[in-house]
Amino acid sequence: MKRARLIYNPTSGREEIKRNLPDILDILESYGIETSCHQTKGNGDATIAAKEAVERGFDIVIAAGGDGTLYEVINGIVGMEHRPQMGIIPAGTTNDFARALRIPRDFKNAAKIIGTQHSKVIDIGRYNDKYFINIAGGGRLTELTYEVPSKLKTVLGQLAYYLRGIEKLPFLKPINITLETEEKIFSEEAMLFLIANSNSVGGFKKLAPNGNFSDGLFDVIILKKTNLPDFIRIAKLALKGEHINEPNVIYFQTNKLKVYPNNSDKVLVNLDGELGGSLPGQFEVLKHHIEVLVPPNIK
Ligand SMILES: Nc1ncnc2c1ncn2[C@@H]1O[C@H](COP(=O)(O)OP(=O)(O)OP(=O)(O)O)[C@@H](O)[C@H]1O
Repeated sequence: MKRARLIYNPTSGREEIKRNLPDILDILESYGIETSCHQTKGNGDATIAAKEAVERGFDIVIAAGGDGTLYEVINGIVGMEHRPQMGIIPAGTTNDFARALRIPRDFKNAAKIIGTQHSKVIDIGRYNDKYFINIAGGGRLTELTYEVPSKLKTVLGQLAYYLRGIEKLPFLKPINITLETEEKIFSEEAMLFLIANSNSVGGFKKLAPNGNFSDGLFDVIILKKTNLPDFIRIAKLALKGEHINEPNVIYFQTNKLKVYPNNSDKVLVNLDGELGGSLPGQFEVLKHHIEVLVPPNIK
């Protein structure tokens, strides 16, 4: 039998994970996976729990929650010498990463996928001393994710982010930054920059059209300073993946880059929807770093 540690956030999404736990544990057991659980108590707890699970020699660590929980679990596993397999049960509001890996939202089907033991080795992004799995970014719009109260998120789901975004759009100021790789330098007044490890971000399924978790590369997108009508037009194009040829959009791939502000303004860095520090800093891909349990049709 394999041993798994299931770390779940009782407050994720619509707060449905807890009452589904007995079914999830039954399914895992039927595949020969003996599972114990840890309920997270608050911010950062999933990182501590994941680290403990690694030290206690579990074969699989399962993150049950949203992207925030996944982010915390990843930060507990990455950097450890022996890294267990990782399972995901999507229970959050957006679940970008789970969606990109086609892990179903249905808890029971997600548990079956863990049981099936088909895995994919994926890249992890590092920003200074922190790690992310899906996306990093900066710019005033990305800072809104810290402001949506959890109550509003529970009731309205993803719509809560959009509502807050639309409300703030007319007041968004650009940031003045430099992004530097070994080959190129971009110094721009930008609305935002995004550094993606996958292609599906915040409901934008084709935001990084060439995004791939295992290619050892980030997809970098910079949206230059724009006026409000252009901003809305480009956001609409981005929903269809048609934004990268826009003159106001810079798009390239790299495995390493430095990003720093050109003035004294503080620019916060968002890692998988969580606050991950501020600029300046260095982003780097850790190629093929974690083995994630995914549906059999994912290569
Ligand atoms: N017991 C708890 N009470 C309150 N907050 C918690 C608790 N356990 C974890 N958290 C915090 O809840 C935050 C959000 O969790 P998570 O991302 O799983 O759900 P979500 O916000 O609904 O989903 P998504 O990130 O996909 O939109 C995390 O930052 C985590 O630290």
